[in-house]
Amino acid sequence: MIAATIDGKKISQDIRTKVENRVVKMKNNGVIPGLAVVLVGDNQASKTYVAMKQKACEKMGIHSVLIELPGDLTEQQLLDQVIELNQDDAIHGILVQLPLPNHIDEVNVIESIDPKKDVDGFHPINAGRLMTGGEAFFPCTPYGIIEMLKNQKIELNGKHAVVVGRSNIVGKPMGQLLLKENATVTYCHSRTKDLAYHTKQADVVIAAVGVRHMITADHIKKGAVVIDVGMNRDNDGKLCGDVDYEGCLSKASAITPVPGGVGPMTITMLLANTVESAERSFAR
Ligand SMILES: Nc1nc(=O)c2c([nH]1)NC[C@@H]1CN(c3ccc(C(=O)N[C@@H](CCC(=O)O)C(=O)O)cc3)C=[N+]21
Repeated sequence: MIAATIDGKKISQDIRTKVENRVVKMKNNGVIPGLAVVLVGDNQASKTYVAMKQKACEKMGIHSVLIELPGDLTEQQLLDQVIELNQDDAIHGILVQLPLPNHIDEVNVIESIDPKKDVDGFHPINAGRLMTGGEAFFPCTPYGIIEMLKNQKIELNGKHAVVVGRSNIVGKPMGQLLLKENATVTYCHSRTKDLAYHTKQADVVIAAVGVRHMITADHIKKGAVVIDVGMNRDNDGKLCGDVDYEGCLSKASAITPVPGGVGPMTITMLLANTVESAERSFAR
């Protein structure tokens, strides 16, 4: 069997078309959805990602504002900037690009964002409501993966999903979203003993570790669905995931590539969350 490659770009495009229709509706109601991206310092990778987000916003008529701040600003200066955006009625979504410089406490910054504008879904109110229910934003990467699996009609109900990685941004919320879809969820991480023993039981493997080729064909069972969240660079600077894509291709039933898999979905869900936020503010 040769695995189906899940085309994240194509699925993103389908979803973006629907989101764009909602932008048009909003505009007819006199509201332009607005996203503010705060970029601190001059990390080149961050700059590239932020540029991609801005371009995606512009393409679908979302108002996007880039706030570039020097890497040596104080935490209080950053908090003041966020508070200003919290109060700005033209801004429905606030994204503070991570990572932040070491002298700034990320938790403090995330907690300063109005949960209603936290389109990253990183604020503890949103993280909590992912578990308990209530009006929330879900983190874009895991949310995008769920939408991708639904688009491909990949059943999660009663399936065993193994999440490799436990970050607040991907691994942890991924498990919660899979649980909401009635999957049986196992978390693995850097201290897990015999990773392959666990991943081989999985109907769906989500690799979110940040280590190139961590997941090989020997880690998966025949017919597994393999989702690669990795964004690593090989020795030639080429983008590659956490999964040995070529090796897994003849064993998996479906697999996401890097690039062109999960990455585009992340940006799509950021757009969707921003429009959702604008719709909610209009309804209030
Ligand atoms: N507050 C915050 N929110 C984020 O969502 C956030 C962040 N900080 N910090 C950095 C990470 C990284 N991230 C990516 C999103 C899309 C692609 C993406 O679209 N990648 C393309 C390829 C891009 C390329 O060619 O370099 C793909 O996989 O096809 C990558 C990375 C969002 N992040």
